[in-house]
Amino acid sequence: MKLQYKGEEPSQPVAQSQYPQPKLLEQKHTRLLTLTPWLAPIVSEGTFDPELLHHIYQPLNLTIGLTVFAVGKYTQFVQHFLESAERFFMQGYRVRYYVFTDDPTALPRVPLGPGRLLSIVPIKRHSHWEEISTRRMETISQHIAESVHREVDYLFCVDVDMVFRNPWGPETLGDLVAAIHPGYFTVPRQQFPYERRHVSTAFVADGEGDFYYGGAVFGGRVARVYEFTRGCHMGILADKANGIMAVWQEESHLNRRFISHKPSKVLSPEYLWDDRKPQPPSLKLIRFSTLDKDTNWLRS
Ligand SMILES: CC(=O)N[C@H]1[C@@H](OP(=O)(O)OP(=O)(O)OC[C@H]2O[C@@H](n3ccc(=O)[nH]c3=O)[C@H](O)[C@@H]2O)O[C@H](CO)[C@H](O)[C@@H]1O
Ligand SMILES: [Mn+2]
Repeated sequence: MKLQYKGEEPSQPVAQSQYPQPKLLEQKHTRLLTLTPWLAPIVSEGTFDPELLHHIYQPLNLTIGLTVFAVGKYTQFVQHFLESAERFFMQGYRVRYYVFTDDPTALPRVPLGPGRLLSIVPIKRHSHWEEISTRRMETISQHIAESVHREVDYLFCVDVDMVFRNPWGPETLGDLVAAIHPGYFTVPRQQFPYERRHVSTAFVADGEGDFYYGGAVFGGRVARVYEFTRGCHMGILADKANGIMAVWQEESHLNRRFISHKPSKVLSPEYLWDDRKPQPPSLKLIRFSTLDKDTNWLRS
């Protein structure tokens, strides 16, 4: 497979046009929208048949990659993360974990099931948490180009301060996959925390935007994830050259890019929840959730 970064030329014309915001919650406030206006499925419990999907995907012999970063104190999350992934993430499929860390000796040994592998990738430590988090786009794209594109078919990139609580299966596989942020799915897009300063390459105008996506979960076919992370990294570099850091760092760039490069599949907040929030009636189950953590201590 040849990996190519095609730059920004084929940018979709939708980026500038005006159209109504898609609302995840339908009229009755308990049912979720199942299709975006660009015809991408929105995945939530009840929209798919897990057994049927298993029969379709199992024979394809796919390998699914999962990247996480564990730098500094965040190595403490790896054990719980991996144990929960072993229970719930792509059960019955070949899985390859990539743990990027500045301290391989601090990582726990978690027993892995058959067909599941773990690669530890040593990386340099940056001093500020914004930098650690933002550098992920660059590191992921480089590592895909170096080796990951030969090792997996699909790749998901997620935060490490999270746990799987329910099955995450082949219903999530797609060319380019985004997850709706748990904090903003009932909010008008004018209130999305997009980067609003024109000087940033992550700038989003008031009338733009579909869903506010979380930076903690994205994925897709490995070649598409390469293009995506490269594109985000280019935006981040341009901002850096102008001395600006987007308001929500790489999440701002991710959101900017998903407006012009629409995801082919959208995951409901079941796939990106936050334990500090009560589970709303519109979500039948939580599959992957942020732990309540002491952010000040972690980032110090
Ligand atoms: C609700 C909220 O406020 N979300 C923002 C916050 O998410 P989070 O508060 O979830 O960010 P975070 O502290 O989990 O950092 C993101 C990820 O970077 C890695 N990491 C980070 C710091 C560190 O010292 N070591 C390390 O390994 C780790 O994999 C972690 O899961 O910050 C992100 C940083 O871009 C995004 O802006 C999110 O929108
Ligand atoms: Mn996080």
